[in-house]
Amino acid sequence: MIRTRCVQQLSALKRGSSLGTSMRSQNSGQPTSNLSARTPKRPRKRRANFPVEKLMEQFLEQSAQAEDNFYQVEERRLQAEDRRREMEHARELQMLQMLGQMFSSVSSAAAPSKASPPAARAPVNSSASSSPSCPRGQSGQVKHPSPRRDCFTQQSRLSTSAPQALVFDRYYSLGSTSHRGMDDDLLSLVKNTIPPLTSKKHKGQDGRIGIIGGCQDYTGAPYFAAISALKAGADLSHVFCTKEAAPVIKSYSPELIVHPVLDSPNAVEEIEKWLPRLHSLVVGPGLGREGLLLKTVKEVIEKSKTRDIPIVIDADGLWLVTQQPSVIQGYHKGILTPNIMEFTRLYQALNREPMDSSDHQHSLMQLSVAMGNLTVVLKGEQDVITDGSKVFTCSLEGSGRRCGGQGDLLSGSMGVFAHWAHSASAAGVIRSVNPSVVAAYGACSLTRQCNSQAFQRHGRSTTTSDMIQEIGSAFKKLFES
Ligand SMILES: NC(=O)C1=CN([C@@H]2O[C@H](COP(=O)(O)OP(=O)(O)OC[C@H]3O[C@@H](n4cnc5c(N)ncnc54)[C@H](O)[C@@H]3O)[C@@H](O)[C@H]2O)[C@@H](O)CC1
Ligand SMILES: Nc1ncnc2c1ncn2[C@@H]1O[C@H](COP(=O)(O)OP(=O)(O)OP(=O)(O)O)[C@@H](O)[C@H]1O
Repeated sequence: MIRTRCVQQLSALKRGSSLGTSMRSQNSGQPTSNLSARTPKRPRKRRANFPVEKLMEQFLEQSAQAEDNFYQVEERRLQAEDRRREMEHARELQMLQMLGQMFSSVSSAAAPSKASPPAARAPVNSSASSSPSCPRGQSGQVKHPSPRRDCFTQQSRLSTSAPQALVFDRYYSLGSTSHRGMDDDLLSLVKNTIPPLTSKKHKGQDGRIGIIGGCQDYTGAPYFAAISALKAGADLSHVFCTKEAAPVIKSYSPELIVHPVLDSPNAVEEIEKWLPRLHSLVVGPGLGREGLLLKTVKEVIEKSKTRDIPIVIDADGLWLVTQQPSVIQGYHKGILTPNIMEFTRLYQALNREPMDSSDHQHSLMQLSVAMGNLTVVLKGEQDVITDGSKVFTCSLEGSGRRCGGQGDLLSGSMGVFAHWAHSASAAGVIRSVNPSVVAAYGACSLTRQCNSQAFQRHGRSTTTSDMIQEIGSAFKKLFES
């Protein structure tokens, strides 16, 4: 702005100097002696040394410098403001946990004759086996250094050392017989990770999600994933797609931020620029299998891992993993979401033997362990989730309707849940279960609930767009009632 103002001043000055010239020429009818008597002549030499243009140039340079300084100071101020707000948010979260604990202890003291709650914190697994192949942390995660030290991590250190910072035990009843025991436990954990809606937050704090996918053939899939992330509660949703796919995806929704960079010669740098601003990535919806795109995506995954960003890999992203498992192997914030076809390919690539199709849960555990205890979700009649040590199933009733794009709703919303779950875990809100598993369970429940609700309205003609329309009310029913 300053620069624009300077340019305006410069042209005004220039106009002024030419105006002076024209005035002089208008006055040229006056006797020359008269004119020179009123305006003392400057020595010619001095004028040649300091032409107006040179002075202006200096002036502009100084202004540009001042402008740069101003922006640097402003940026530092905004960063400090961001940090302050995030600290405030983390403090609020901790207060809420403490309040919750106080309420639960008051209510259990007030009603001793009621059916007793589970003796200890009920284990939320349906079956368990330890994984010898992988060093594990307290919450069952592979340990990785975290280069990012945000306020949540600081909060986590506080919480873990404070005696009162216990897991927030809440039990919710959905009033349905199909949700008991394990489902209730996991649902309550999912609820605990959902950030409260408060007026104190600024845009972006509840999630900035990046979707990597979208090419000439597939524009629907990245759109479904990105809009689902927004509707599940992310503040901002970015799509990184090819140049050709971008206008199409933009035209579906003005709410998405679309970057036509995936097939540009410097695609990795273009995407990398955005990584510091993203909370999680969903890789694969509508990506296609073109070699150059997959190479770019591989590099972006590598860069994201060094930033400790949760990464959900779906669809053609899984094709990449099948070719090069090491790209995500052992990354504790990675989640794979294969359908049965994708799962079979992955299993065979990793285990080099045919899969035992009579025992999917066992095969899934084997795959997860082979992938370094990565969280894997096998989608189907039941969604089966494992991190190689425990197996969970989500069998919330959906419907008999299968339409293309349901998996994109799942992966897009999982991107948001993954950000929330890992933030909550860092803040000490969830401890007993791997946050990736909690995120996976949240997204599976939401997808199935959307499918059920959309089917009640539209029956056989249900499409993914109809399911997306249901995200708001399904979310409320599952997690906010
Ligand atoms: N509107 C869109 O743009 C959509 C694009 N999609 C994208 O399409 C690309 C390819 O995905 P595909 O799933 O077709 O590729 P796959 O190679 O995984 O699937 C190939 C074949 O497997 C079949 N199949 C899928 N699920 C199965 C199951 N559970 N049991 C038996 N057979 C099964 C499919 O019908 C298909 O014929 C991905 O990038 C994906 O994201 C899909 O997400 C659907 C919607
Ligand atoms: N047989 C089923 N019964 C009930 N729900 C199912 C069934 N199959 C899939 N789903 C639901 O749909 C979700 C997506 O699974 P799906 O198999 O459609 O994925 P996908 O093939 O990858 O999808 P996409 O069409 O987006 O590529 C699952 O997580 C589950 O919630």
